[in-house]
Amino acid sequence: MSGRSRHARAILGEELYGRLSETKVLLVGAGGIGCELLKNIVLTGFGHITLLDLDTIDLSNLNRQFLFRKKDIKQSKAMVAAKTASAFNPNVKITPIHANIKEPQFDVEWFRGYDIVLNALDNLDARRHVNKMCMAANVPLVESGTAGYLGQVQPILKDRAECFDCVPKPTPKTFPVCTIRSTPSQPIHCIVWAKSYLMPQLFGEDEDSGSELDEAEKQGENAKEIAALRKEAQAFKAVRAALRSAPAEEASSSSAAKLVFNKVFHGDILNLLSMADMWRSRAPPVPLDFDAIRAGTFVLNRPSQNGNTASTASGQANSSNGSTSTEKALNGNGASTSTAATPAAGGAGLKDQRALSLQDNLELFVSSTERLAARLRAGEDTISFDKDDDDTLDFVTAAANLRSAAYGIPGKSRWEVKEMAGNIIPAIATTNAIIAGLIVLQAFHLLRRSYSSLRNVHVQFKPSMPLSAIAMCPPNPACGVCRDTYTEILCDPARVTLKQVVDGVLGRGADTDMDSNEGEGPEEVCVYEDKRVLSDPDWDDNDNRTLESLNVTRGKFLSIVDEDGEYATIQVAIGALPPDHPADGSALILPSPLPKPPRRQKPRVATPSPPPPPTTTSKKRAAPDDEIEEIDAPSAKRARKDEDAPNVAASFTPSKKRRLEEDGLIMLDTAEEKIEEDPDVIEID
Ligand SMILES: Nc1ncnc2c1ncn2[C@@H]1O[C@H](COP(=O)(O)OP(=O)(O)OP(=O)(O)O)[C@@H](O)[C@H]1O
Ligand SMILES: [Zn+2]
Repeated sequence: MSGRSRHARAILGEELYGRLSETKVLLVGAGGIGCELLKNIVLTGFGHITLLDLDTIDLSNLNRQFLFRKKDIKQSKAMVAAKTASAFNPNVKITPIHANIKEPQFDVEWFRGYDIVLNALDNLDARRHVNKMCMAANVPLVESGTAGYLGQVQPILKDRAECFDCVPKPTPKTFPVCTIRSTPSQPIHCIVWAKSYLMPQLFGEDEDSGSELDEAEKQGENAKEIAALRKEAQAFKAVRAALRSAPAEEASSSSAAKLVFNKVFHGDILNLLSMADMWRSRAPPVPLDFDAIRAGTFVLNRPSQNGNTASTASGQANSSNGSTSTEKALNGNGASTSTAATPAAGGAGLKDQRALSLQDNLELFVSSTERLAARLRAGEDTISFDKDDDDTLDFVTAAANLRSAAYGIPGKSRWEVKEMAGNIIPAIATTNAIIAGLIVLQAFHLLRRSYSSLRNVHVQFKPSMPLSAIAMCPPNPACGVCRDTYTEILCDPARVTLKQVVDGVLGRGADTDMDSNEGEGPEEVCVYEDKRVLSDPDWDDNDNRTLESLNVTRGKFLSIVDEDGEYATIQVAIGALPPDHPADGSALILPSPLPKPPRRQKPRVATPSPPPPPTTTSKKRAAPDDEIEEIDAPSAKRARKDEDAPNVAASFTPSKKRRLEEDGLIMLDTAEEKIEEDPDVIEID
């Protein structure tokens, strides 16, 4: 017996160990958990591993994604991880794929080619997608996530246990537009403003809001407000142009940055101040003065809401005249953030953790704006925030802190801004390693079909019980994903119409000699693609359009929903015709047998459940743009109700477990604050 496999054989038994070399496993994600997991499955003896990740290696990955080295930065994670881990076991075949799991070629048939899928992802959208594909392909899945010291593993098997979507997920935290645009009161409001409003306005795509405003005016909307918005849009046009034009020889290097500064920290604030009503019950902001801050003579005179002037020294940060929140606020991140015109003395600690004075922030604003402008001039079309892109992080840090100063809000260090803007809870390598081990254990239960051994496992912050294992709950009868009936058609979307597919799948076509569903199943149906309505009993405009013209293509699903709610929804996966299909052959191959959706069960009745263990989830990185891709909706009439189970949240008690939170919009002041505020929400790696 080879020394390499002796332990694995002894622990797993000959039968399971023997099967591992033939088992086809798909590992999605080669990040923090993915690297640990790949190492585990390679060393355990899995023989055929497909490793898929869309990303390239970043410097910030190296502290925990140990399959990567500095020389690998900017290379594909999947490729490098596969190469490194292949060397751990000569008997393994790792197929790396550098792609997004949502791409059309990864359709249901492709998923069906795997015996098990292991998720090591970091966003809800991709997790949901893989969950649905595994439901459609009936492939077991192990889902996972970590958040600092917390983590969890959830084995998922259709019809036997809850799927990822059986438990409703909390809606991401968002902020009212006015809070961000006009009345911030916390550092995070200013960070969101800098990252999600100012950066796109200056460095994002040029959205011509002119025609939109013309239209709004025609529709008779508030003329005064439209005039103000038009003025603001014009002013942004001017600063955008300045950032993109070559700097004049004699102009100072800061001229474009100064233009931006004067617009957003002076002109816009004066505009806001002119709306006196807004400041009756809150302290108004103070316009900032570029030259005075630079010269060290700026005095932040911040009137309180009752009209008194509370003057804050321009000199030392710690002068405690006890007047307003301003000074305290500006010092609020510990001790030494300063309103001082001179650079902050509070330089203890690492460079990034240093508190920044008003003058520091101004200089950082100028230099980062110039660096970003130079990138635009060098050919970059648009630049958006990326926590690992120093220029954008500097810009967001400086712009957020300048805005905070104007509003009397505490400033934040570059380090803190990175954490807050990037939605980061620090990843702990050890948690990832524990979770990766637990994933393999649950995968063994699934492969052995010892379903009674499956457990939802949580790594929790409880010294007396660091691990908790919870028996699997049955699927939620109201789940809009796993309770649907899945089927698949093979077709040429350019040649087959919506009606042909729907009639065919429902067994209504006269030309089908398949077993007919006539007499049973839904009578009147609505048809959706995701949340787009494509037809309903009173609206058949799209019936004779091709699937392609409706953007319903390979890898997507058509949902056929019973108008009366009596039968389960049919999910029709769209697959490609076989390669050897004759060119003049039928454009549609229907499933055989045709799907027979069962009558719906009553939703689970809410019963009191024990309090959930303190688990936490959320996100660390914004979802890639393609994940929020807007499809050019073909005359969508109305949005699909939430997974056609509108009362899921109300009718069903979430079991004790993970709540994975939506990516992107969760904005926390600090990791501690979040956990205190909502012990039920965690950050997921
Ligand atoms: N739709 C997707 N398709 C393929 N891979 C994905 C998809 N969404 C996320 N991933 C990958 O999942 C992995 C998650 O790993 P991890 O949570 O460690 O994130 P990271 O991006 O490596 O680290 P950090 O977020 O801390 O910078 C990442 O490598 C990411 O590229
Ligand atoms: Zn479900």
